[in-house]
Amino acid sequence: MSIIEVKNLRKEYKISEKDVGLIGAIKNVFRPKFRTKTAVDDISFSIAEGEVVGYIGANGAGKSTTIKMLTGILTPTSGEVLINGLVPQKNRVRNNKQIGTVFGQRTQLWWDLPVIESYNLLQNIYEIPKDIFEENLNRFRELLDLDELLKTPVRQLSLGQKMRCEIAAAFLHNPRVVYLDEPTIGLDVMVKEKIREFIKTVNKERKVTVILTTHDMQDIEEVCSRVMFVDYGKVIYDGDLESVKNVLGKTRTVVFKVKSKSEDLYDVIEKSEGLSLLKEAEDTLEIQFNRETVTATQVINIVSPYCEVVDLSIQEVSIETIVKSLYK
Ligand SMILES: Nc1ncnc2c1ncn2[C@@H]1O[C@H](COP(=O)(O)OP(=O)(O)OP(=O)(O)O)[C@@H](O)[C@H]1O
Repeated sequence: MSIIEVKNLRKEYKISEKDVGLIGAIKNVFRPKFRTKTAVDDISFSIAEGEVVGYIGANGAGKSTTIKMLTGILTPTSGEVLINGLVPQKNRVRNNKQIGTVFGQRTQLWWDLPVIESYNLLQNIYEIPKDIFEENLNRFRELLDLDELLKTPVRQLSLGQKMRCEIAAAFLHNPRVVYLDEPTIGLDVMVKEKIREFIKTVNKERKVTVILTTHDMQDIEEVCSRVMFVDYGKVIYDGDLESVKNVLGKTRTVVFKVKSKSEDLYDVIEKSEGLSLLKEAEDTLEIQFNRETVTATQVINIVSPYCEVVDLSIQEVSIETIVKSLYK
């Protein structure tokens, strides 16, 4: 059964364009100019109960705008959204009780209060029965290692500690759907792993539907059963991870910090099978390689005779690369 239904969803922003200078300022007052930006462009999809969907795209692709319309924060320009049978914008109170949200940069906890007091307030706001509240709190304390944090005021928590508390808060009232907008941004590997495990466990135990936006490919690989790629406000891929994994698994990038480069370098890269120059600046080179054809060590051996390497790192494939490959 589908819990989220989205039909022909569209959001246009009206952006004011200002002229500069004194005359410009006067013109702006008497004849304001606007242009329209289509952030979400006729998107339709449905999501079944219990799915964990990665909603992926480059910066500015329209992810947050979509999520904000699904939660009811933003009103669509046109189109329909139904969350468990409710139109979020028309049934705000009822809808808020059936959803949970984490927006990476914002907090739903009270800044000056100890975490546990925020949770107690949420219990009252969401009218969570005592037994369910206690059961959830105990389970989340265990899964997210919250014991040490509950008595600490939110403002004294580190980013990773705060995010663990935020995630728990979003699931406390047993929501049917949870929206997680960049929940792992800026966190270290250990905390990311804890959050991924939490999402997987809670999804399995409670059949809660999760929509996750992230730039972290490992979040997607480890947590999502389905991925939707958006680009310029349109869904360009909606399906399982397999065809995306094809690109994910095959491609890596070696980023070289260099002091100098020889002109012959470009010729060498072009002639080497499985290598391509992804980006270049004065002191960096990003070489993408196909792991089925060459190894990272071979790439380093091919490139280093032609430049003075100061430092290097190996990176996972970027969202932009996957989007390009999906278009192909
Ligand atoms: N309030 C706004 N007014 C005008 N334009 C906006 C507004 N919010 C977003 N936009 C524009 O709409 C487009 C989509 O933005 P959105 O924030 O949904 O993208 P995103 O995929 O979430 O990006 P990111 O990964 O950087 O958060 C962008 O071009 C952005 O500049």
